[in-house]
Amino acid sequence: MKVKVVRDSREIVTYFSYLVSARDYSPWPDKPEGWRAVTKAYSEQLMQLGCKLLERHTDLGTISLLLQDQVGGLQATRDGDKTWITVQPVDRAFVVNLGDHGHYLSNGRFKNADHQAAVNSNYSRLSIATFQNPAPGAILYPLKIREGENPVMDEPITFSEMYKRKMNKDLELAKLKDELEKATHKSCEGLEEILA
Ligand SMILES: O=C(O)CCC(=O)C(=O)O
Ligand SMILES: [Fe+2]
Repeated sequence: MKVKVVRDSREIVTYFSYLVSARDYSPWPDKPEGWRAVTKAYSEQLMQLGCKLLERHTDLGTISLLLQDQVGGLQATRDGDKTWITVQPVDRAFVVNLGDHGHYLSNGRFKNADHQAAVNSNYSRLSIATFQNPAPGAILYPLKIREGENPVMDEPITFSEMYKRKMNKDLELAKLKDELEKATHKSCEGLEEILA
């Protein structure tokens, strides 16, 4: 057997970053040029992404099963963010969330759970989520609704179509929220303190 000897030398840079507010740039090298600025911009973007991931949302599928540890942090709202109910952790119990597909399946009768996860600065938290989603081509038929109820569909649609509608609605809401935040200069303030 022929063995070819190849050189395998690598240089690895491991880079741990502090929170932007706690960062001291003075010992940082000047090279590569632009590194500080790029890192700063990257950190800011990452912080925004962190804010987005913690934001309130509904899950897409039929149901979601959540197993959160005793630290807790799961919250739900029924009034579009005005008040929040803390979902207390129950040992060995799953939290069952109705998702958007469940909402559509019932033609709007059952509400999809509007929820978020709040972090706690003292403890790490673990929550295991499993999502049940139908196949993209699965068809949803509009159920008959009672008088006074608002239907969410009046003709059969596929799950993909439902997904598109949900995404468009979420995007519209996100845009409105962004505009509102810009107008009131409110942002994801406070998150740095929570993460510190
Ligand atoms: O962290 C949690 O308990 C909730 C997670 C969640 O809502 C999700 O992954 O969709
Ligand atoms: Fe969720």
